[in-house]
Amino acid sequence: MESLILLINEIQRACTALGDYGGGNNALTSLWEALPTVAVVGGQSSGKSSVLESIVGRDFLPRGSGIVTRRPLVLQLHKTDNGTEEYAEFLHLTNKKFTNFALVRKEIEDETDRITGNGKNKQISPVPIHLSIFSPNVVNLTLVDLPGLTKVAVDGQPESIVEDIESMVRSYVAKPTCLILAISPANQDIATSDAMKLAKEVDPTGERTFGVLTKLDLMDKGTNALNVIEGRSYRLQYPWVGIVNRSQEDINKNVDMMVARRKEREYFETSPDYGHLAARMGSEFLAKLLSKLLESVIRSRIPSILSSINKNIEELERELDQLGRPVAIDAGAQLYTILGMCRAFEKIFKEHLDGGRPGGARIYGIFDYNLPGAIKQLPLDRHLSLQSVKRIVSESDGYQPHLIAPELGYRRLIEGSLDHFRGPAEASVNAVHLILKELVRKSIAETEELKRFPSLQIELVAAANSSLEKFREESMKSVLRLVDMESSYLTVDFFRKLHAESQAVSMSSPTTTIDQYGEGHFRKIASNVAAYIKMVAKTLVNTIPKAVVHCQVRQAKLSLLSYFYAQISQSPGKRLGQLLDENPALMERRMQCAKRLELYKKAKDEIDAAVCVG
Ligand SMILES: Nc1nc2c(ncn2[C@@H]2O[C@H](COP(=O)(O)OP(=O)(O)OP(=O)(O)O)[C@@H](O)[C@H]2O)c(=O)[nH]1
Repeated sequence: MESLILLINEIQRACTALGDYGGGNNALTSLWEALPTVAVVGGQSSGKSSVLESIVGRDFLPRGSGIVTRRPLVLQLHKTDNGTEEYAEFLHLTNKKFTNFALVRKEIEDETDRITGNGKNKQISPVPIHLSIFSPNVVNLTLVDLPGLTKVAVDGQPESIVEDIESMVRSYVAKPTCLILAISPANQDIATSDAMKLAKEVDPTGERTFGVLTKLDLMDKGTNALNVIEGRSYRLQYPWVGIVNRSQEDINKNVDMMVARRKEREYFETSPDYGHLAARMGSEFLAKLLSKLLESVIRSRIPSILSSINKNIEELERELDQLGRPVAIDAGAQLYTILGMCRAFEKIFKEHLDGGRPGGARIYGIFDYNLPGAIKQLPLDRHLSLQSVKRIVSESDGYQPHLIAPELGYRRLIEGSLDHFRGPAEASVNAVHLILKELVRKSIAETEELKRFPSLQIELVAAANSSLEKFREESMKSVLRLVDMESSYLTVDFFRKLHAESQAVSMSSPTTTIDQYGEGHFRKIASNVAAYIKMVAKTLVNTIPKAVVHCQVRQAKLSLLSYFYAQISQSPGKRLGQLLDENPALMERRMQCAKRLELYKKAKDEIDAAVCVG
């Protein structure tokens, strides 16, 4: 049975080492919360420290005015064989044995100040100090000493300290696994006891509250506390325990704790008021009672502790799976990890283009709708207006008007018209570039594996965008070249056919004479050029998309990350590590989950083993 208290002690220590000390201090579920404890609660000067020291049989707690206890003190008592030396150990100072208890007091004070500050503005902190005492004079028991409940802040402490203390104490006593050791002084009206007030709130049926009445010796002559001790004033499931601690005078005179224990025993044995209750009064009885009860509470709680542990193990394993396993340290494995993620990203990117995911259709929209629409809206009518045609043709003729057909005029009119096609060609390239960039961004966001690595995400976006930029330049050159090619060499057949047709017309109606320099002549030129441009437009509407797809879309599918791959395979390990530099919050979370998981697994094994033995 005893091993159960020691086991819970072990788990408690492990919890604190991992930052799990309840009170919602951590987003992770708390094992600490599930562990049964005994919390010592009382108003200031109620005699809390004295009771604890009496239970331990040693002088070791800090004394002074104001709020002395400012961090919870988890006091784990381990009974050792008679004749062995007493010593104390702190969790924060492992491997240091304290045999001088005055130094224990000093260390509690120093360790308290380490976290709460030692200036005027002393704060409180929920981070517990763990102290283990090994002694033949103790029973196996774990108690948590908490700051004394107070009504007013003193010594320049912030006003909020009153509430802070209460909420810290409440966070301990509110949990159903906590036994409440409620200390009240007998020389005050029990109705005004801070400890009982809080205990009543969190444990209204009194099933886990131990009423302890101190300072029985300080009651006015002729009065006694039998009404309380016999449960008439305040009914609890467990009988009240009366205590007589050392008085201030005894403390000043350094009265030995063992002597004080003996004097307390004598007090009850010889007391006319409490003599009949002597067997269940005093600090030694209290310690034994608590030890027995704590053991039985722990035993009854084991199934629920185990089920809470199992539930938490499952939750933590699930979360760790989601967070992903830690990154490898050696460069080869890191490179492998990076390449794996790149491939996952490229796969998603291709799916966007090829139709597995949305996005690719928008590119077809550019070719099918935007490009023909833009070409249709080109201001060719203006360029080929009668006035403009006349002007361009006569400018091309120079001082010698053309004789049969304005060859140069035609060329200039065609070149000028084709020049307008550069705009829609460029716009198609740019629009597809933007869609590709957007798809890169989307694909990065959709690559689950990359979520953990913000630096790698940034690098991949930059590498992909710089490739896309190069593809855009190539594509731009190609589409403009297509337009230029149409200007460089005109389709001879088109004009020969036109000429042949007009000859046929004039032969069939010889009366029709075309006025060589009249308006009809220029209208004819305009309509010939317009017809030619219409034919070329039909070609370009088909060839521009071919160039764009060839230079941008196809290249993006083939070699979006080629340059990145070449670079990364030559990168030193340090750079790979930087790329796999995870989000720090995520790393921290994973570390916490992993540690917590380890704690739970160990606790489970130990409890299983203890239950088997028990
Ligand atoms: N005569 C007598 N004095 C007691 C008894 N219990 C405590 N005292 C005295 O009451 C004073 C306060 O006792 P502490 O044990 O320091 O009380 P505390 O609740 O720990 O006080 P804080 O830590 O200041 O909140 C000390 O001077 C003790 O000597 C008792 O049963 N009888």
